[in-house]
Order: sequence, then structure tokens, then C-alpha cells
Amino acid sequence: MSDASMLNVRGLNAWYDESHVLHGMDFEVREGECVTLLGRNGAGKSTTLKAIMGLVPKRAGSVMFRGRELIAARPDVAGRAGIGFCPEDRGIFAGLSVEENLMLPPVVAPGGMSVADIHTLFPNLAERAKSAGTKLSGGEQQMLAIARILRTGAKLLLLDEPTEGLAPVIVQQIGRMIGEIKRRGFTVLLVEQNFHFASRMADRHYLVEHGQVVDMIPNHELPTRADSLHRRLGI
Ligand SMILES: Nc1ncnc2c1ncn2[C@@H]1O[C@H](COP(=O)(O)OP(=O)(O)OP(=O)(O)O)[C@@H](O)[C@H]1O
Repeated sequence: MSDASMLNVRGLNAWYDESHVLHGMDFEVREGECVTLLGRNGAGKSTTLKAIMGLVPKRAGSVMFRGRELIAARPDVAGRAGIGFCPEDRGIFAGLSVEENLMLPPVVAPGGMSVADIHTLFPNLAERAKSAGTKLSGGEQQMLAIARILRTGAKLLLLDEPTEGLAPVIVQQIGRMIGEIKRRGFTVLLVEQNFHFASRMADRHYLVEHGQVVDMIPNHELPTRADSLHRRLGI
């Protein structure tokens, strides 16, 4: 483990009732990095993010965040410790406006982005501040889901497939935003199927198969390993 490790996950196991899904995940994310979890459908990527947050019925192993063990902590503790989670379904409240959705999560630490800053980064959200959450396009909902966490002071963002189901031009926009978020000093753990997208802002990639990390690929090695990755990811 490096000294600069912000999140250190060791031997992480997770279960949904009788179903044992994670079998000893080992990986780390250093301060300021963007790291991806790559893998086929069902490999356990989303479950890993949920298990870090404590949102699975049962987990075991170790989840250290900034030197603090979270494995036995209640689900709200990870959020208050400074981990922001953006789930696959984005979690936008239909009955609330964009502005209300944005203001919903409590501020957990100083250093979060101001609403004015967020509006500079996501101009669409400023234009649509009064619109209902569900009136937004998929891309705008994704931006709102990410923007909402940036306000809270969370420094580690767990993003579950932010590009899923979005048109290529919107995927590019989301990519630029994640790059900008990283430049502003946030740390990102990203679940992705599309490693071409991820390669634009990621530093390292962990390949997940059957609930375990089977390989770690520095981003600069992606071009030479793309063919084997295509095969392993089935894309
Ligand atoms: N709520 C749940 N209850 C029971 N089993 C689940 C639940 N969520 C996921 N699983 C199972 O756990 C395994 C891992 O799923 P997970 O969603 O973590 O995979 P993934 O790598 O994120 O893939 P995907 O891209 O399809 O979400 C799969 O076999 C899935 O069917």
C-alpha cells in the first residue's frame, strides 16, 4: 500500500442473501487519481461501489478511507467521511426541481464547490434550475447527479457507469466534466464498460472478473493491451 492511498480496499467480500458476489477485492485509489473498475456485466463492479458505501446486506474484509476503517460502519458514515456515491440509476428525485435536487444532500465537509461554480461547470443545470428533475435528458440527469455530490465537500467520488445509455456527444461532454473535476483535485473511482472513454481521464484500471481484481493496467499501457482487453471484456 502506498502512503498516499486515499481508499484502500483489501479482501472485500459481499453477499446478497445467499449469493456470494465479491470474493476478496483488492485495490487502492490514491489522492487525486481517477481509477476505473472495468469488467463484464455481472463481474461485481457496482457491488464493489455499494460495498464500499455499506449498501449491501453483508460485507467483510477491509475498506480504509483516509486511514479510517469503514467495514463495520453504518451506511451514512462513508458519506459523512467524504465519499460521494453516484449510483447507476442516478437517484434524481422526480418531484423536485433541478435546484432542489442540487441542494438536497447535506454538506459534510468544507471545500465543496459553490452553486455558482457548479453552474459554470454545468451550464445546462443553471438554465434548467427550475425544471423538474424528470424533465431533464439522461445526460443532464447524470450531470445533476454528479454536481450534487460536488457541493457536499466529498473528495472521493464513486461514479457508477455515468455514460450508460447516453449518446456519443453527451458521453464526450461527461468525459470533459470528469476530467475537469479531477483537475480541481477530486479523486474519482469510476465503474465503466467503455475503456476508450475511461482512458481519456483515468490513471489506472483494475480489471474485475467474478468478484475479484485480476489485473491492474496503467493507462499508458492501454493501447498495447487493447486487443486482449476487448476479448476479456467481451466488447
Ligand atoms: N440486489 C441484488 N440482489 C441479488 N443479486 C444481485 C443484486 N445486485 C447484483 N446482484 C448480482 O451480483 C452480481 C454482480 O452484479 P454487479 O451489478 O455488481 O455487476 P457489475 O459488474 O456492476 O455489472 P453490471 O454492469 O451488469 O451492473 C451479478 O451476478 C448480479 O446478478
